[in-house]
Order: sequence, then C-alpha cells, then structure tokens
Amino acid sequence: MNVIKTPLEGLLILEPKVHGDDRGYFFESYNMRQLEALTGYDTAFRQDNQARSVKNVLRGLHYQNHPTPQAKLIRVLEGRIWDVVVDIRKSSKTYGQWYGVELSAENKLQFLIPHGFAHGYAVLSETSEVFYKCDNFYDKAAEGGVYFNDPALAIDWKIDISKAIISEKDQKQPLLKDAVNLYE
Ligand SMILES: Cc1cn([C@H]2C[C@H](O)[C@@H](COP(=O)(O)OP(=O)(O)O[C@H]3O[C@H](C)C(=O)[C@H](O)[C@H]3O)O2)c(=O)[nH]c1=O
Repeated sequence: MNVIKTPLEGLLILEPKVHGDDRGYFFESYNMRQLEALTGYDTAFRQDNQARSVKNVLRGLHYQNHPTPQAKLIRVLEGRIWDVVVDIRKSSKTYGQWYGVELSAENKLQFLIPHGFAHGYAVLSETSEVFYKCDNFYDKAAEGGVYFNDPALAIDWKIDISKAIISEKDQKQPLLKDAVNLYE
C-alpha cells in the first residue's frame, strides 16, 4: 500500500497494492496491521457504512464530535465521487481549509480522514456506491454539520451546484463560523 500525504495534517490518501491476473484482480481493502505500520494509525474501525447515490447528489458536510468523534476510511465500490473534507480543528494552522480528492471504483484510492474534519462528497458518475469505515458508532446527539456552499470555504465541488441533489437537512446546515461543537 502506498501512503500519500496531503497539505492537511493527518489526512492521508491510501493506494492499495492491486494483484491483477487473467481472472481480474484482488487487493486487501483494509488491513489494520499494515495501516498502523505505514501510517501509525492504530484505531480499530467499529462501524461500516454504505451509501448509493445518483449523479449530482451532494452529501455533507458532516462530522461527529466528542464524546463520539468519527474518523473515516472512505472508498468507492461503483462510480466516481469528489470527496471533500474541511479542517474544523480550531487549534489547527489549516483550520477552515478544504481538500478534495477523486475516489473511484477504478482508481481504488481510499481517503483516511482522522477526527477533526467535516466530510462530504459530490457524485460525478451516473450512480455511486460509497463504502466507509468509522472508528466510532453513529451518535445523532454528537452530529454536527457545515453548509456545503459556505462562501468562507469556497469549496469547488466539481459539479454544477444549481443541479445538486441535497437533503433538506444539508440545505440548512450552518456556516462554519456558526457551527457548533467543533474540535478544539
Ligand atoms: C450517518 C448515519 C445515518 N443513519 C441514518 C439517519 C437517516 O435516517 C439516514 C440517512 O442519514 P443521512 O441523511 O445523515 O445520510 P448522509 O447524508 O449520507 O450522511 C453521511 O454523509 C456524510 C458524507 C458523512 O460523512 C457521514 O458519514 C454521514 O453523515 O441514515 C444511520 O442509521 N447511521 C449512520 O451512521
């Protein structure tokens, strides 16, 4: 597995070793021992999530904070997404900065998102299946969100925002300056 650093501390892109042959391919999609050896990331993941979406769906920006912060390991089983995080660690020198990466069934890249980031994605293909591991259980009481189109963030979602399919909840998320329960 190849580990790619990003400009945001702790945020990593993982490129698995794919074993191809005349039948197709095989790769280890998650190996806790290898992940810890290569990244120092030693937390076990406890909950797996899967979401299917159609083109132009935009989910996020969401986070869970204390007492149940969520780190996520995101990958795409079908289609292509533009996956985005925002650094919401108030003490971080990159607080309020965003970073995006294209994840797809084809590139098999994975996004390792530690605690302290709001997460969202926009679907670039006709449909997408996104699979992600979380290191903590879903806790609605600890959930927070940031408005996807916050002018202070100026996120490029790589889709036509006027055509975006967004939940009622996400259309009403607060601007980052008004978001609650952020990370220290
Ligand atoms: C997150 C979650 C949701 N739910 C239920 C709650 C709702 O009845 C339904 C859909 O939830 P929601 O609209 O919050 O789903 P997304 O908009 O895809 O939320 C996710 O979107 C962004 C991209 C994320 O990073 C988070 O993992 C997650 O918040 O599933 C559960 O039962 N368990 C869960 O862990």
